[in-house]
Amino acid sequence: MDSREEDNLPADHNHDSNLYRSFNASTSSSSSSFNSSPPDFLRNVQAAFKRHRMMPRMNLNNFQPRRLVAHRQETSNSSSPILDSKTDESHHVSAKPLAKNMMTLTTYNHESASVTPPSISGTPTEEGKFKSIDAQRCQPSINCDCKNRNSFDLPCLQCKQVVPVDAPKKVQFALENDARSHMGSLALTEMECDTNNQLNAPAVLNHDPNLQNVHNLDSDLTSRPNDERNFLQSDFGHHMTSSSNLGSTCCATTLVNSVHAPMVNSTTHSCPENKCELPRNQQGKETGSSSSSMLKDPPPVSDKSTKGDPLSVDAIDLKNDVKSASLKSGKQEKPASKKDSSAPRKRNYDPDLFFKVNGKLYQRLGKIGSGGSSEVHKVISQDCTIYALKKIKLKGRDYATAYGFCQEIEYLNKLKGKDHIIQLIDYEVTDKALLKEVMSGCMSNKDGRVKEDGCIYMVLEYGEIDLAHMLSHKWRELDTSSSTIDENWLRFYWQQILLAVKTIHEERIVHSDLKPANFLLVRGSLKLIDFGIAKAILSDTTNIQRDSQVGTLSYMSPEAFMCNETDANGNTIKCGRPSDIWSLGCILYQMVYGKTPFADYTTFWAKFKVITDPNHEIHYQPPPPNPWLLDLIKKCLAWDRKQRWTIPQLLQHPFLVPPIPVPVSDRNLIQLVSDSCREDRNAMLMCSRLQELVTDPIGLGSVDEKCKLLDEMSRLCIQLKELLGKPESN
Ligand SMILES: Nc1ncnc2c1ncn2[C@@H]1O[C@H](COP(=O)(O)OP(=O)(O)OP(=O)(O)O)[C@@H](O)[C@H]1O
Repeated sequence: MDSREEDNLPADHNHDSNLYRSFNASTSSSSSSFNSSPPDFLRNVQAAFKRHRMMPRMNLNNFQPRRLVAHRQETSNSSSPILDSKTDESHHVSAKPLAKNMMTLTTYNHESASVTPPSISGTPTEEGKFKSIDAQRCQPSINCDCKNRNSFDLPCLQCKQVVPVDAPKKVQFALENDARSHMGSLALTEMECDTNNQLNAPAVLNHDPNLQNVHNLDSDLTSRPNDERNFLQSDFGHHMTSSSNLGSTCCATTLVNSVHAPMVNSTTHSCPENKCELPRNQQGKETGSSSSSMLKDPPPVSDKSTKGDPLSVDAIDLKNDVKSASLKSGKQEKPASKKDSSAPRKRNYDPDLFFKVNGKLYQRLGKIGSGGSSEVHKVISQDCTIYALKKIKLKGRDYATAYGFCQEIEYLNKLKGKDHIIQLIDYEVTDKALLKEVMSGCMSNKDGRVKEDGCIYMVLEYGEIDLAHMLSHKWRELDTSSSTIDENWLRFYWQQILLAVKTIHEERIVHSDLKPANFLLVRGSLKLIDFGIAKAILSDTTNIQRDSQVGTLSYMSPEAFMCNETDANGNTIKCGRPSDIWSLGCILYQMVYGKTPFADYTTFWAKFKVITDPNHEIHYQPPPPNPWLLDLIKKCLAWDRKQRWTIPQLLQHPFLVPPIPVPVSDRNLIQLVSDSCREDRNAMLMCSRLQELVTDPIGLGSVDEKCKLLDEMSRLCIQLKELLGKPESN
């Protein structure tokens, strides 16, 4: 914007530093004579007043938002740590845009508000407009400069700031040739080090669904890298504050704006004459490969009307994008010539800042993690919802492999609407030829290679924390307090885990990679992720077909290790639902003991040896105080897969559904005697006979018969008395 307008800013001494930041920033992108140092700035302000530049008359009824251009970094709390994109990988993604981008602000001067909770104190209309933002993030102020603050996801327990976490690491390895032959078809496996050994950071958990928004916010704010905080603080903090101060007119214009970001600008859209010449809807034009029809049950595409919905994807205003960009470079905006319009379409967004999936833009907030083949980013959509965006790069892969990756989409589509499964919001396969192959349902071109920039994008529900981190936190707590595991905590999450796996097993899907890191906490519930190696059970079998062994070593079942080999009876060893149950047993063991059952066997071969040995005895030391818990783990970790319990059985196990104890007063003498001699089979038989005689005496016609029964009862009573008295006499 023209920097002269800046002169109109009210000279509020309380905001000197903010003013300075704004001016300083604005001068960097304009030809203003303002100098960058505070004394110079003050001199300039004084000079401006001397030149009798009047403050513009503010017509609040017809308030036109003005833009200040400020370095995004500078708009955040000045005490925030300076971003170092070189040293921190997770900052890297957004650091670049930060360095080169400016953001537009449509308020006088509210930098200070960017570090305080945005106040939504406006009219009901405003509140309505900001409902989604409000629900997502009523942000608390970040004032702490905890030295621990880093790029990672978990807040420091003391100050709730972010502290570094070593995410669960995976070691992916391929066996050497000789090892391969040794192992049959064992191909690529992944070993996950025990997370309890690796995780240092505590997590603040809030399982109260009522507080979930606050929790989201907490985790969102504290877990995001600095650049992301800057983005949100500057964008949302400012905008929401400004909107609450300036009224609904401004409210609509003060959303996620950055110079390189396509802007959501309702000023354009509210143009009564509808003179806006630039395209409203860019959806699908960029890649042109909407995959909505790719698989059954395509993801819903938002059908928001442009009118009156400044947040809608349709409301992207490229004009502002271009305009801001030209302002940044100090050049005058030129009208697009005919020649320009015939030029090949260029990307209308900054790929360093945004992902585009089916025409919808998602701004990167930071990298969450990466798997063997993918990277997952935390993103924010244009309706201000936080999602996880999984990007699988298909570059150089053959079609058969790429097809396999597409299957994850297929499973997630199948599991849409299921409570305990992470929800797929949208997806896109950019390689049209691959898409065509997938759509046709058969791989005619198995050897075909995916296009250079071929990618799969999946927009997923965002999970705040995974079970691995939760466990690590729990165990850290236990270690310091010397208390034992809380059984109710265990029951709650164990039941959720079972419900998630029940869902997929009912859909005839075997996950094959169940581990704590694949259960994410979403609004207080655990949800299952990562169907990368999941397999559907074909209709006429109970097992899945696999060419190679897959899974995460510490959680792999014996049959997963020996898949396709033959057992002692000459039968081919296959994997099915029981294989997942074994993995669940390992998870439960880890929940109880803080480590996986085979954690002490550190090398691959040691693990392989013990897990595939039917005579190997798993240690349960010390046995849990509740014998039902021990029984439950054993029911999952039975070496023979036929002995393992199924999910419906596990859901009814006495650990989860404890038998309701009958009050002593309601029980008769015989029952009490029977309770106290459970171990003695004879005693139990005598008790049940006695019970029979008392409750259902048969053939009591004559006195003789009555005497006979009484005799029998007395004999049984004497014998029982002797049995009961035995231990005492010993
Ligand atoms: N919906 C989500 N919300 C938050 N984080 C997620 C989400 N999906 C995945 N992640 C995180 O991203 C990382 C990698 O995800 P995912 O496991 O899906 O990828 P992958 O390539 O299949 O990984 P791997 O091969 O290691 O299992 C993990 O740290 C996971 O916790």
